[in-house]
Amino acid sequence: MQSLQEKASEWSGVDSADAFAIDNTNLFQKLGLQTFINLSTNFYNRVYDDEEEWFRSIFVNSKKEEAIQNQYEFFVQRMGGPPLFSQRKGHPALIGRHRPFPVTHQAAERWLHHMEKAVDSTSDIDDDSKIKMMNFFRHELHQITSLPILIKPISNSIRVLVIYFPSW
Ligand code: HEM
Repeated sequence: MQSLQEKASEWSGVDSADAFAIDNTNLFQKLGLQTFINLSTNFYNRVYDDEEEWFRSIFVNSKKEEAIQNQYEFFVQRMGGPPLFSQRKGHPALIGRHRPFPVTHQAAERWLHHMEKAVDSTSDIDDDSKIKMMNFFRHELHQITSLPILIKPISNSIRVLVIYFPSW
């Protein structure tokens, strides 16, 4: 049986070697804290101003400043910097933390679209770092979004069993 990581590689089109190329260079040391803050600020400015109401509404219960901090602290820690996110919030456990949200493939495309624009508009992110980051995001995204797809058929089958065999 395929691991979640292998599935993410298959669906995202990013193989694990490219997705984890972020581990071959210390992007935190290369780019610095302020670049990560700027990246997440650019990203969430776009998200909160998105003309697509369905996407904007996914973030309606989160304060923009907190969302920015949550995100850049995770990126910093994942890309070679101090474990800012875990010190404040514990294990990233991104799949579990995204469970309340509709992380559909459509949402994933929109997320990626804003992130690509945010990376492009953040000065100091060179082309090589951009490629590494985008591969990581794309792969991570499919890991987050693939779980409901794996679970849904199982939960649907259980529902069918319960409907047809209520006393079971
Ligand atoms: C379908 C795509 C995605 C959607 C719709 C989505 C949505 C959300 C929402 C609504 C939040 C809560 C905002 C907050 O209060 O911090 C969140 C948090 C977060 N997301 Fe995503 N996300 C997506 C993909 C990703 C990806 C690809 C990553 C990492 C590469 C990521 C990393 C995070 C992190 C680190 C947090 C903060 C979690 C916390 O502090 O509890 N997200 N996301």
